[in-house]
Amino acid sequence: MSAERDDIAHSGAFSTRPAQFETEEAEAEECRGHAEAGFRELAAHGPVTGERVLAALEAAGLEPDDPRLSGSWEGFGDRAGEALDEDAFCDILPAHEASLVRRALTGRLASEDFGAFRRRIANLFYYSAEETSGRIADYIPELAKADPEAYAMGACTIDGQRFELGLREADAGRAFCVQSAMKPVNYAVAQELLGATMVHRHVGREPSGQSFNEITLDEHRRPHNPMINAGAIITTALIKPGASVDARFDFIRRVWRSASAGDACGFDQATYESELGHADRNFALAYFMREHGCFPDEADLHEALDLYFRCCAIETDVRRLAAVAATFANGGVCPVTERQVFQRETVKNTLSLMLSCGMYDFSGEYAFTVGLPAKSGVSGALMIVVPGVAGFALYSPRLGPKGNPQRGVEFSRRLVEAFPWHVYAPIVVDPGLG
Ligand SMILES: NC(=O)CC[C@H](N)C(=O)O
Repeated sequence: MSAERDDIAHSGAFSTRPAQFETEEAEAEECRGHAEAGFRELAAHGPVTGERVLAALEAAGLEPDDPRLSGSWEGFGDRAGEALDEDAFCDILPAHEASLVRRALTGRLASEDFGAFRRRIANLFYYSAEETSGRIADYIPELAKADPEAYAMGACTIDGQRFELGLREADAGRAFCVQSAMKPVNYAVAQELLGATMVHRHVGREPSGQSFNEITLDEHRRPHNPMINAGAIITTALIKPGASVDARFDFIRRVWRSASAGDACGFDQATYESELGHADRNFALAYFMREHGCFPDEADLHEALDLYFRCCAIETDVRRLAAVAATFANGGVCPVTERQVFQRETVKNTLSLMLSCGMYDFSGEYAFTVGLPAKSGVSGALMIVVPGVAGFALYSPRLGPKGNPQRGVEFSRRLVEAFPWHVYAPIVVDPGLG
């Protein structure tokens, strides 16, 4: 910088930043602009009433309990039957909600035509319901009680447009435990607490090519990756090892809650106890790992296992699990609450390992045919992440030979046939929501 320009920059004569009131005014103007544009879009198709505004928001996939739009739902709800002119519309619409409302009303959310998106997804869902092969997991006796016919799907875009489907009336809201779908979350939590470098001193990032509960370690005597039992027991051991199991579990559940758009997750006590009573393999795995010095110094084997079983028994439904998947899809920010749950770097690492290792020893096949990061659980849970686009959650308890839900896998295949979301699809077709 020349001496003269340096002088000017430091003299205060030319402020480079606008004063606070100027910023506020510019922001207010921008919000007003959003509101006017939203109003005009609606007015072009008939008289604007509060009811029409809310119907249009809902048609765009935004829901009445969406915390980003609480003022709009209340304000327009109160004036449901009233014809509104532009000024009335702009007065009702809170300034901080104007940008989202404009995008919803003008078809500029992640899914531009949400109705069409919904129909296409529903089509895939019902076709994949025809897949009826597979068996329910029974090595944890409580899981064997699941209804084999149950089938549900939840979707949430990175703009928080949501919907759920159930094969039968009760399916969409059915509660189930996450089982191995906890693994990406605990891996992410461990990274947030310790950083990826430290975490990977204790766990590798290579697919094992073997079943999810195989007793095996890599050449550095670490579990192969955090997406199989051995690796997940270690990432769990890394989470606040000095604290009580209760406190650690509360902490992890709070993370689930944040990623589930603020909806608390339950706990399936019966499955937890059932697993605890039939956990020889996981105990064998843990002792084997302790023998090889895999646990961090401060960790207690029994506490780590107890916490691991508790996390597997976290209870959710497709709506909440889709929000978790969408949080990953959205770089760690929950789309509905706009809260940063995970750092971007954490998400990048987690998705990388979901892509290469998320489906146990079916991961290579899934990466080849579906090409999306995903994580299954023996309960029948499946979380699919479409980075930068949306998250999907499936529940279907019948599992294939490698322990992955059959219908969920079938849905995944159809999903990337219908939408160009395979990681390498852009090589072949134009990307976009279609
Ligand atoms: N694949 C899974 O979902 C395994 C989780 C189960 N709780 C176990 O440890 O065996």
